[in-house]
This record gives sequence, C-alpha cells and structure tokens, in this order.
Amino acid sequence: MAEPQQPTTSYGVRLSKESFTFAAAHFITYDGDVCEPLHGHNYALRVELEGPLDENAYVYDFIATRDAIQRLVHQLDHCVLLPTEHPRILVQRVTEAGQDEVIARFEERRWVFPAADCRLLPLPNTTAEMLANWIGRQLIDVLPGLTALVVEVEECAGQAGLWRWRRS
Ligand SMILES: Nc1nc2c(c(=O)[nH]1)N=C([C@H](O)[C@H](O)COP(=O)(O)OP(=O)(O)OP(=O)(O)O)CN2
Repeated sequence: MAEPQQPTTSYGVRLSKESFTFAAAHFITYDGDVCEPLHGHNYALRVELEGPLDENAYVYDFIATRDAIQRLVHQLDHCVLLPTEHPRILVQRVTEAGQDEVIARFEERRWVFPAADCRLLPLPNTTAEMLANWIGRQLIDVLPGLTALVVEVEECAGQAGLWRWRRS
C-alpha cells in the first residue's frame, strides 16, 4: 500500500497598499505593426512573496518589503516608460543643445522627451506583464532568500498583468 503523502506547506506575505501606485506614460505595439499612441495609466502594484520563516517568524518584514516596493514605485512614477529591447521601437539617448533627451522612433513616428522624465527599461514591450517582470526582478535582487514571488501590475481597475517566479 502506498505511504500517505505528507502535505506540503509554505508561508508567504502579500502587500497591496494604496501607496503602491504610479502614474506613467507609455505606448506598446501589438499584432506586429500596430503602435499605440502615447497615453498614461495610474498603475497599481500588488506583490506576494514566499520564503522560509526567519527568527521573528516573518517570511519578510512587512515594513522592509513595503519600503523596497515603494522605492521601485518612485522609480517609475511620473515617468515615460520606454522599452530598450523592442525590435522595432528604437530608443536613443542624445544631447541636443546641452539638453539630455530621449528619442523614441517607430517607423516614421518620432517622440522626443527630456531624459530626466524617462525610464528606459530592458524589456521588449511595456505591457503590464513586462512591467511586472521588471519589478519582480528588481525585488529578487533586493530581497534575498525568496523562494517564490508573484507581481501584479494593474493598468486600470480589473485589468492586470502578472509575473510569477519560483526558485528552481
Ligand atoms: N495582456 C495585456 N493586454 C493589453 C495590455 C497589456 O499590457 N497586457 N495593454 C494594452 C494597452 O496598453 C492599454 O490597456 C490601452 O489602454 P487604454 O487605451 O486606456 O484602453 P482600455 O480600454 O484598457 O482603457 P479605457 O478605460 O477604455 O481608457 C492593451 N491590452
């Protein structure tokens, strides 16, 4: 007779705070050659972490985790989000008449922004899923010891992209 299986259990924390919002502009491409006009969203972020318990019986301190997420939110807030790995949106930093600028090009279209207002992200498109991926990878770097992570980026109420990661 087969041995009864031991249940597997895990601990996690979930953070979903009103302050985890960032207002940002972006445009994506889809269906190959359709490129959206520049527009903005009030993005909302939710994060779920798993890991071993520490000596406090915490997976991760809510406060330290909140502060790490908040720092990422500040990096994206009030920015134009541009992908640097997109095959057809070309993003270039230039200095023009002493001004640092970012020029984005898609076919014959061209956008010019002050460099300080842009956040260049190593992503193939700034979809909600890809923003969740970027945020998740930053969190893995600053929160060592995680075993699993879910990042949810909501573009508007009821529409969110998710990125899930589990240590292999
Ligand atoms: N799976 C995904 N689908 C879509 C994404 C995405 O990131 N992941 N993104 C978009 C557009 O960028 C975006 O949603 C367009 O925004 P908007 O024009 O505001 O369109 P909505 O209909 O969502 O919003 P309104 O409330 O009607 O303004 C599309 N799909």
